[in-house]
Amino acid sequence: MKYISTRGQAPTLNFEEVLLTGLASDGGLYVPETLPQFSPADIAEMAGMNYAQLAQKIITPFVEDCIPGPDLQAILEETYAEFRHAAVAPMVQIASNQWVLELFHGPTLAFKDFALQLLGRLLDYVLERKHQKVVIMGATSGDTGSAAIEGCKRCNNIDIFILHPHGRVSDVQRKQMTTVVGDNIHNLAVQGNFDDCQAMVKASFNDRSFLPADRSLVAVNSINWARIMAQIVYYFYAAVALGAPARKIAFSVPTGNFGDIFAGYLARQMGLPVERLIIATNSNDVLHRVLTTGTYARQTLEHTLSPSMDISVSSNFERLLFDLYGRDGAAINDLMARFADGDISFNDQAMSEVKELFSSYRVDDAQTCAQMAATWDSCEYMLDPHSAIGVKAALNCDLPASVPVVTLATAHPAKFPAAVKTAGLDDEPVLPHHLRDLFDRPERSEVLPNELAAVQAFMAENINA
Ligand SMILES: Cc1ncc(COP(=O)(O)O)c(C=O)c1O
Ligand SMILES: N[C@@H](CCOP(=O)(O)O)C(=O)O
Repeated sequence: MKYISTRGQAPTLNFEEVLLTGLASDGGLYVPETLPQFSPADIAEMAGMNYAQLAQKIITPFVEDCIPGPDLQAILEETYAEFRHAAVAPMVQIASNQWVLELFHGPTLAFKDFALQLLGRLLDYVLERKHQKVVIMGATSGDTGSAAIEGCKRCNNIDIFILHPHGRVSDVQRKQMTTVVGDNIHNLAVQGNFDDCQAMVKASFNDRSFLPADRSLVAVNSINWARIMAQIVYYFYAAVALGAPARKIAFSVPTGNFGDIFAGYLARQMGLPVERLIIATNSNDVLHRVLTTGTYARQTLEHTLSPSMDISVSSNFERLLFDLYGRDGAAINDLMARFADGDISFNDQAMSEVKELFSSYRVDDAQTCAQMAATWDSCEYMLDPHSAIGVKAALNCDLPASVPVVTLATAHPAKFPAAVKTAGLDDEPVLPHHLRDLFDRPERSEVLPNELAAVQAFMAENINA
């Protein structure tokens, strides 16, 4: 499998090379040159597979020229054995035709574990063989950070630097990052917002001169293709459990950086019968406004009860645009250059294609709390605020009665106890056993100004020899 950049000018890479990078050298994002296709018969065969087996089936075509089948199998089995539920991604029915896909049974209680437990092991595998050391840089609004640290902490060949917006993540999210000890693990609390952190990561890919000459820079955010690849699997897993390929399924996805829902789009392009993908946003609703106005306009970030989705520059939307503009790298280059200077509008053809598959809905904090309370009252099911946004959007979407709607439950409610309290639920969420002493563990992090030079200087000083 070859990977090409959305901006058309960077070199074509293989899987191993794409794993060991982030942004392409032309500023674009890597995507597969072609997508593997699964026929209805192939999908029917997936019915009896456990999660790791299904992951092998879906992921093999993307990696097979770099990772031999038996090695991939061992990595996948080990990855998904880390999850605290035998089904790995169990589903719960919360209303007639409404399902919740629980993606929070991994070590850090968010959907990020599905990709980052795998990415950490893939990096370890590749770097050991190449005798290479790398620097990882990531931006987090709360969940990617802890999942990346947890996924990569066993790798000897990395230094990892995670930037989070100071004071803007929940206490549990912060503790999950800052209590993991290791002299190669660095948490930087940046006095800015998530967009600032993400912009610093992207700028560092564009100018890597602050790094020692023998280190390359690797991304753990969803700009890294391997993140998206791993997330495609659970769309197949859920759809097959609910009757695919005989039945079409809709998915509602709490959205920020557009990585998770883009994985759903790819699943559809690979043959999964997806009726609709619902973009569920909080009040940081850039993507909802794209669908309703055809214009992609930055907004001032609001601090919400769903902090992980407090994002206004949605990285992976570029990957969708690449398809919508006929995979024309020059057109994307031009669009993105204009976006750097201000708002951009999309052509009618692109917008009508988007609307054929995607719906969108914006859910503010009051509606989020109301949905958490309503779901609790109707079936004593506790949603975290991000998942509640997905459920609210799912309930709002007008779909044929024959189509089951699956909301991706992207985080465990115990990561957001303050939101659960604000929503007025009778019970308090309880952290799973392995995190019960989280608040007794010592923390280590560095508060830094919202300045690229300060962040890069800190990194340069702290990379292990
Ligand atoms: C709990 C949670 N839900 C939803 C999202 C949005 O996912 P994406 O950025 O892939 O759209 C995030 C973070 O990205 C998250 O941490
Ligand atoms: N919500 C994320 C933000 C980063 O998104 P990513 O999927 O690109 O890593 C977080 O919780 O950190």
